[in-house]
Amino acid sequence: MTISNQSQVLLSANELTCIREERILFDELSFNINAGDIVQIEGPNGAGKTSLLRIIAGLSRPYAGEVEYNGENINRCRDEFNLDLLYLGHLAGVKSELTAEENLNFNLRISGYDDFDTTEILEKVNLAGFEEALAGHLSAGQHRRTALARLQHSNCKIWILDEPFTAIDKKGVEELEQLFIQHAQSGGCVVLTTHQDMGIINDAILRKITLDYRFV
Ligand SMILES: Nc1ncnc2c1ncn2[C@@H]1O[C@H](COP(=O)(O)OP(=O)(O)OP(=O)(O)O)[C@@H](O)[C@H]1O
Repeated sequence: MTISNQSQVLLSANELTCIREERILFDELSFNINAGDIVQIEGPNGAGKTSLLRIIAGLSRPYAGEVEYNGENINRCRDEFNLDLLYLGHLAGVKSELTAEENLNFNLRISGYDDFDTTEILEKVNLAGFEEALAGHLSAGQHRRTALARLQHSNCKIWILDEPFTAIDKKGVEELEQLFIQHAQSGGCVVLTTHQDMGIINDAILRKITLDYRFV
């Protein structure tokens, strides 16, 4: 099965180079992300996966090269790009001193949504009964689910997710994989890193971009 629609390029990485300290993490790296793509950035610890995700999300600048959204440099269409981007990093914007519900409410509102049902969304991510629990008192997996709940109510086409499966149980991983497939099938794209094997998103569906650094 392939769900990639090659006709619509959403994101283009053009000859990206990233240097950290004395190391070239990647050099003149180019690829397109199309509507319908699920792309895994893979490589060993320290290879530059997070660095690449942050660059294509416009959160840090490459040493050289550029990222385009719908054919335009992301720095020249930042407002439009940010409206279409959902980025979840390692820390994932969950505040320990807020409850699960308050976190979700806050994160959806700052993303511009005002019509949603937090109880229903939290139930979907298996947090029913934990709405009023402080995020700082949740388990690692429940904390991560609080962050990932945002994916249940998103109009953004581009999902960039750094290690979304961390601390998530097997059933939760499968549910997330289904959600990613649904998102891709409806014209979005998912770019993610994970050190974990996926069960449902198999090689026929997944595109991989492999990073392997070398010293300058
Ligand atoms: N802002 C920074 N300044 C200096 N070095 C950095 C910076 N960000 C990342 N690095 C270095 O760049 C390298 C790549 O880091 P990155 O987090 O991108 O790797 P990764 O492939 O995501 O690793 P992991 O699998 O462990 O999460 C690391 O050696 C890291 O120390």
